[in-house]
Amino acid sequence: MASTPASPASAPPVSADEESGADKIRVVVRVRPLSQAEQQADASALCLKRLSPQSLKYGTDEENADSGMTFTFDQVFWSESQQQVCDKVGVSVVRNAWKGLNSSVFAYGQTGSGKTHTMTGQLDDLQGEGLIPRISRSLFSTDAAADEAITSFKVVATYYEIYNERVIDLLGETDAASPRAALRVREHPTRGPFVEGAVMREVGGWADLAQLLRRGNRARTVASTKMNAASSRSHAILQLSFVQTRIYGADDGGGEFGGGMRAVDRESKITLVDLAGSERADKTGVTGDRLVESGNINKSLLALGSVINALAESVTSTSTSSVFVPYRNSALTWLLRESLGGNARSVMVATLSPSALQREETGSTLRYAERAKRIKTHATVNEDPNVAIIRQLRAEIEALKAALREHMEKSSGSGSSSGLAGSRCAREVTGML
Ligand SMILES: Nc1ncnc2c1ncn2[C@@H]1O[C@H](COP(=O)(O)OP(=O)(O)OP(=O)(O)O)[C@@H](O)[C@H]1O
Repeated sequence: MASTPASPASAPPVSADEESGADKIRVVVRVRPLSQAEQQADASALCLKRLSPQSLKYGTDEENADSGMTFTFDQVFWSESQQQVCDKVGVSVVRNAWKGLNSSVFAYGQTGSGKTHTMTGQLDDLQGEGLIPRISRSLFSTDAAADEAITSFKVVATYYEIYNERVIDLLGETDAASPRAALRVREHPTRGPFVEGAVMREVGGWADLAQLLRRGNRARTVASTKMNAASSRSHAILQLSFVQTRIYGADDGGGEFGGGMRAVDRESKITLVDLAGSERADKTGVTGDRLVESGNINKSLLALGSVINALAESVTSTSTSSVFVPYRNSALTWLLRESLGGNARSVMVATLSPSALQREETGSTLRYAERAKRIKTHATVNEDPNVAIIRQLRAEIEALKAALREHMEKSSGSGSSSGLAGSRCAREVTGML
């Protein structure tokens, strides 16, 4: 069932033709407060210092955070609230969705650095809500009525995890007796990689989606390690397919479609990713199954790193032969192909601990994020191409009409007979248009 636009939040943008084009991945970093364990170990020893809202210093010296390297990003969050992070990261995702552009946000960082806090946060506490709840609420409460071309929209959710390189549906029915079956990743000729057989649920509002997320999160593989009492052992990918039906044309038989109205779907995908954290087994103290998970987490993050390196290299490469991007080396990179280097506008949130105890891991996340800054994507409005052409022609007609009107006004102002003839002619032409 399609949702009718709900109470207003902000008006959706109307024109989207000019929105397609090349974009760099936006990279922001979020530094969490020291954990209790880090404070107990040594409250004063930090490896990071914020220099400005866009830059920070990573101290290579054990004692001195003022020495070391400066990193610059689109945004450095230090003590900002969930709301402030959403204002800078989530609002553009909703705006892009209305424009028919795909968007992705993915959180990357070592275990315990704040990825789940940033992406999901607390589902039962308004202030503590992370990006997923805030983006979803905003999507449903945008004042679509402000754009009279939009008649309805619907949201369809899929939610799955990649655990030990297997893709598991988090919305599928679970049966305690049998393990959850792994799904296959397939390639759609126009839409790109997708998870075959994943449950797709249409949601009518945030309450519906929250219920699905709670269920999915209960099914997600989480375990306690020395580094994080509730450590995500899998990569979780929530995908919201947002379809707006727009009406073009006029009901008086005129309009840009040469008679009658036409309903057109504009679809955008919002991909929200909470990656599992990179970790060192000696620090997390994991053994047995957890150690196998740890190996797989690190392997897929390594594959992600290789993709990021290749994409960054392809931007700066002067060679005529194109750089090979190893998307297919892991399920994670294959599924994130569009978000990483394809049809999407993407934001990477690199989460960091400021503690000197995590110096090495924090440095490695910063280097990862630094490379990601170079990646380019190409977002295009996902709409029937004929509609785009018609809209372009319509804009040209509007420009011609305006030029004729201006000419008519000038001619009638001058009072000349040729001007009157000209304005009569212009009126006729305008009528024809
Ligand atoms: N910005 C923050 N402000 C306050 N607390 C935070 C912040 N970021 C993280 N935390 C707290 O730190 C702990 C670890 O965070 P979280 O579980 O989000 O880490 P993670 O990166 O998802 O870890 P893992 O990879 O092991 O799943 C949690 O108790 C969380 O509430």
